[in-house]
Amino acid sequence: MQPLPNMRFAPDLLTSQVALVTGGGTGMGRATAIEMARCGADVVVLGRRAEPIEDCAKIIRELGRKAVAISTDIRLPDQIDSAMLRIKDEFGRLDILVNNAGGQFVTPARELNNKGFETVIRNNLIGSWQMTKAVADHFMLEHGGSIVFVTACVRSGLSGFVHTAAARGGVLAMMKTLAFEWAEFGIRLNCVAPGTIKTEGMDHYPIDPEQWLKLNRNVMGHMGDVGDISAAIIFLSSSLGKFVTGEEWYIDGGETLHLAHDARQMIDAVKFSRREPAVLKK
Ligand SMILES: CCCCCCCCCCC/C=C/C(=O)SCCNC(=O)CCNC(=O)[C@H](O)C(C)(C)COP(=O)(O)OP(=O)(O)OC[C@H]1O[C@@H](n2cnc3c(N)ncnc32)[C@H](O)[C@@H]1OP(=O)(O)O
Ligand SMILES: NC(=O)C1=CN([C@@H]2O[C@H](COP(=O)(O)OP(=O)(O)OC[C@H]3O[C@@H](n4cnc5c(N)ncnc54)[C@H](OP(=O)(O)O)[C@@H]3O)[C@@H](O)[C@H]2O)C=CC1
Repeated sequence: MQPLPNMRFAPDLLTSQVALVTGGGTGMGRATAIEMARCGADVVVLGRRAEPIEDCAKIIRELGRKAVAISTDIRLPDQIDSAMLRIKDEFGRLDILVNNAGGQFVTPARELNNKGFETVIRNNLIGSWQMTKAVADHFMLEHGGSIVFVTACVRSGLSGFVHTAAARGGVLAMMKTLAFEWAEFGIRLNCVAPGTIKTEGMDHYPIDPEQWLKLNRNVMGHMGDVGDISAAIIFLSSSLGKFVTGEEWYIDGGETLHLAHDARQMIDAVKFSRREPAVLKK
């Protein structure tokens, strides 16, 4: 489990709000669920495995907030419907949805079969759509709310992850479309795209830190932590972000600054050529 960051927001920022965090038992979802509770929200923690979501809900209850853990697969509409009914019973409303659940596997596109592609689209695009539509139908079209999608930095593709690049690009287009259509219902929608963040989910990827430093051109030279992402999600979900909708935020330590070009060698070359005459005079 990642250590939780220090409290950064006012303790009443989310008072009287009910939040649902998918994939809330681990990693960024867990950090967001707990931080939201520290800001006064009651929280629904959703995921497939019972143990991590129950653990997270227990921590939230110890903070004095109400929390329920609901074991649900976001790919299965019947399970989502049952989750909505349970939330209606327990809380009567839902103000915030964080579509954080997701995952994929690394593979070259040439070795990926159709079933593998579809698996990742279902988990990351269709699952997020199903959650979003259910929450809108059951709650937010009536009283408004905020929806944040946790995606990935795919604006220039993501080699080794063609399936998730397609899924997350689809989520972005879906989010922007809904931000337009649902503004009149008081629903704001935004995306947060993490760079490489230290979570237990990253254990699925065999990355040794030296190799990561070499291949990932994040200009800060280290991975992000779960608090970097939960802070952005909470800003967008709360009244602090009340004028922000249809946006995508890259929280990536500058990883994608290099997409234009990497000028570091050019700068070094300029410095070198300026120094050169002095060196030659010697
Ligand atoms: C070295 C430095 C480089 C830096 C790069 C760093 C990494 C960049 C990170 C990119 C950004 C994203 C990061 C994260 O998301 S981190 C954490 C998120 N958590 C995960 O990703 C979880 C890991 N993945 C999974 O749990 C599962 O893979 C998944 C949920 C995606 C699918 O599970 P599911 O149970 O639904 O599916 P199945 O296992 O039944 O498989 C169905 C079919 O899918 C294909 N498949 C599945 N796994 C693989 C695999 N490992 N390789 C190839 N194909 C796979 C396959 O077709 C399966 O069908 P069959 O079983 O019949 O073959
Ligand atoms: N860590 C990183 O560097 C990056 C992560 N991301 C994305 O951020 C999000 C959070 O990742 P992170 O915290 O790192 O990883 P985790 O693996 O810790 O979190 C993913 C969570 O999603 C849940 N989940 C997965 N599939 C489903 C499903 N079908 N239904 C319900 N819950 C599901 C998992 O729980 P369970 O298995 O119990 O269902 C798990 O709690 C993911 O979407 C990830 O792909 C994007 C870019 C970079």
